[in-house]
Amino acid sequence: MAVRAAVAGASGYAGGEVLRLLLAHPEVEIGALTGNSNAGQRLGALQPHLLPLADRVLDETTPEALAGHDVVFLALPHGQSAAVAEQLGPDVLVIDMGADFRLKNPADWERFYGSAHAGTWPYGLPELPGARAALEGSKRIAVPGCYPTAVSLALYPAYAAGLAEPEAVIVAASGTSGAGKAPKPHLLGSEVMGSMSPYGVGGGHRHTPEMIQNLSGVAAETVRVSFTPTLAPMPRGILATCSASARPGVTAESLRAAYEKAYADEPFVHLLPEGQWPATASVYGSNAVQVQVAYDAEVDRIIAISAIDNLTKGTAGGAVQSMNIALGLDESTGLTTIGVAP
Ligand SMILES: NC(=O)C1=CN([C@@H]2O[C@H](COP(=O)(O)OP(=O)(O)OC[C@H]3O[C@@H](n4cnc5c(N)ncnc54)[C@H](OP(=O)(O)O)[C@@H]3O)[C@@H](O)[C@H]2O)C=CC1
Ligand SMILES: CC(=O)N[C@@H](CCC(=O)OP(=O)(O)O)C(=O)O
Repeated sequence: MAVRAAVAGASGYAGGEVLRLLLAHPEVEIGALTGNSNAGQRLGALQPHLLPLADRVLDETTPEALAGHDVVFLALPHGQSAAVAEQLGPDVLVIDMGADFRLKNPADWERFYGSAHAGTWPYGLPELPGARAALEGSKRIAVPGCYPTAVSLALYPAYAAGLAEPEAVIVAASGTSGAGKAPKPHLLGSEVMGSMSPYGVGGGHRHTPEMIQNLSGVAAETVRVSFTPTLAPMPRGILATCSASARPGVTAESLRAAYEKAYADEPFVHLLPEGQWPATASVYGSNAVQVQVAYDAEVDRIIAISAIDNLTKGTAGGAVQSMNIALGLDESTGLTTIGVAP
């Protein structure tokens, strides 16, 4: 029997991307689609690339509209998911693509999001040690932020193998869809085109505690993180350039071996051949992650770089991958590692 899935926030970027993937998922039947200011609109007017759903009309995001589904995806702004989720029964698989249930430490949530912490759900980054076991059979999943996905997959093997000192420096470039669909002055075409610019500099970005949580979770101690995001003139993609001092005795060979071991059996993470570097264009529209690592002997540092599509592996693809695990389906069902080029 088909898995019946509803999407709340179907008019937004994350909601649109999860619908694109669910349309190609052989086990899923798409149920209710809800919006907020766009309730009552045809989906075809908002997401014209989702042709098979063009004539579906968005409902208001209410418990009644979302009732009667096996899975409900919440693609809502931060802070909006908890109130909706608590009205959905314990037997429904609720997958939150927002931040509400990602962090374990309430103080981190309060500091970076400025409201009361709603709780912590199993974390939808299956590649992290122990994550798959927590997702199997779960009825609640917190999908990671897009930057933490890219950064954690670039750096976790180095920390899990005890090769990196506990202070990581990260500079990551994101496409503009990471900021959502709602109009914002700094995202005007004339501001973004032909320019790259940093934001959230100096430890202010809300994804920093999520990165610390993930890296410290595999390391022998708390990892400190300096994170600088930048906005790149492209619609999709994240390129995360991460570095940390190498522990004494680390060599290029031992580093490579740690990454080969971590990613040998991962269906979506591709450790590139030596000398080849990740590129956002290679993972456009796919759930693949490209990773490369190098040892810079001049400064005794580990340099790890990853590329993802922020909307696919960084949000909706990670959500579908985690749904598959929770439901006992093959993890790769409905997902592709095939990109679009040029
Ligand atoms: N974009 C990305 O790369 C990523 C996004 N995410 C997360 O996904 C979630 C959605 O982001 P994104 O799609 O980019 O944002 P968008 O702004 O593109 O979409 C937001 C969606 O939420 C709906 N909405 C807005 N306000 C409310 C409300 N008060 N109650 C219910 N629904 C509301 C909007 O409906 P309407 O249009 O009808 O008003 C729209 O469908 C966020 O939590 C974000 O953090 C996670 C990882 C990456
Ligand atoms: C380019 C851009 O603005 N990106 C967003 C991150 C998007 C994302 O994945 O994060 P959440 O799921 O936590 O919203 C930002 O920096 O706020």
